[in-house]
Order: sequence, then C-alpha cells, then structure tokens
Amino acid sequence: MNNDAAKSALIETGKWVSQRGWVPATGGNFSIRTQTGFVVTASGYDKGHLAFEHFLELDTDGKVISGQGKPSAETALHLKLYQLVPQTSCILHTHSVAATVLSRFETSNVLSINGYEMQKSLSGIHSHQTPLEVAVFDNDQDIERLAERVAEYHQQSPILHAVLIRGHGLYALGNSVSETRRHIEGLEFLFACELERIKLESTK
Ligand SMILES: CSC[C@@H](O)[C@@H](O)C(=O)COP(=O)(O)O
Ligand SMILES: [Zn+2]
Repeated sequence: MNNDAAKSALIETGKWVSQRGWVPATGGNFSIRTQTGFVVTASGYDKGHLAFEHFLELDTDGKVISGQGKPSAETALHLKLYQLVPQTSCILHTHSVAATVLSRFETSNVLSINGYEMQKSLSGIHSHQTPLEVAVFDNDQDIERLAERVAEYHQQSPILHAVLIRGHGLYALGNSVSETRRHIEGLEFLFACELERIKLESTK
C-alpha cells in the first residue's frame, strides 16, 4: 500500500475504533506496512480525529523518513511485530475496557478462549473447539524491553493474531487492514463474553 492510501485507511479506521470506545483519550496507535517501511500514528493525538499530518513514515529499521512530531511511543513494538510476523500488513493497538480488565484478571502468560462460535472470526480457526490463545505480557514503560520479551516468547509459541499487554490493551495483527479490523472486532466480542461469564460464575 502507498503512504497516502495507508494514512487514509488509518484515519477511517481511527473513527471506527473510536466510535466503539476502544481508544479513549489519546490511547492506541496504528500502523500499516508500506513499500519502504511502515506508516505509524504520531504520539499523543486523539485517534478518532486523525488527519494526514498525524502520521510519520518510517523505514524498515524504524528510522523516521518523513512526518512531523514524534512517532507513537510504542513504535518499537510495531516494528518488532512486523519483523516477527512477516505476513503482517496492519497493526492496530487499542485500549478497550474488556482487554484492559481481562488481561489483569488472567494472571498467566496466555489467555485461552474456547467454546465460542465467534472464535472463527480469527483467521485459521474453523471450530468453536479450537482454543484461541492470546499471549499476555506484563506492561512495561520500556517499550524496547517489552518488544524483546515479545520476541523471546514468539520463538517458543508463534504469535498469530494478537497480543495483550496486562492492564494496558490489545495489539491486533492482520495481513490487511480489513483482517486486522476483523480480528479486533472478533476478539473484543470474545473478551466481552468472557468478562460476562466470569462475573456470572462468581455469583453461583
Ligand atoms: C493515554 S496514555 C496511552 C499511551 O501511554 C500509550 O499506551 C498509547 O497507546 C498511545 O501512545 P502514543 O504515543 O499516542 O501512540
Ligand atoms: Zn497503549
């Protein structure tokens, strides 16, 4: 995808994500792989009101080629995910209530979701009996260090659709903007179901 098409797609995606309440305040960041590297949102803006000037173009090493302001504070994680999962074309990071709470409730390093038809909204899953596993990493303000932990984990258990950062949010991956959006929508539905199930079971 060329740079301008990438920015247009992410402006539209920002409105879509924001309308659903998944990027409150200035939370979240987005990127798309381009011919020369990737386009990423600038740091500190409302992702529901993005314009062309709110993006930077980076090369494949994460060096700024053009654009104003600072690239997202979490650019190092986007860069690492593009390197680890080469088929990835779009990364969307969101801060929904469900992802934030569930990633704290889950104390292990994997959130496993099973028994839901909607698991099939994730590429490669064809049955409600195929567990959907999402790695959960402790949050870290040192994003390079967090990215290294993600890379180490990926050597043992390859990251497919997404990762959760504990008490922070979701990073969803896909081979196109529409696939990443579908992954976010499917995952958010499943996270909401799991939260409801956990609450109901606690009252039994
Ligand atoms: C609202 S604070 C959230 C940030 O610390 C961060 O987690 C985030 O998602 C947005 O950072 P940004 O630098 O704008 O890409
Ligand atoms: Zn964030």
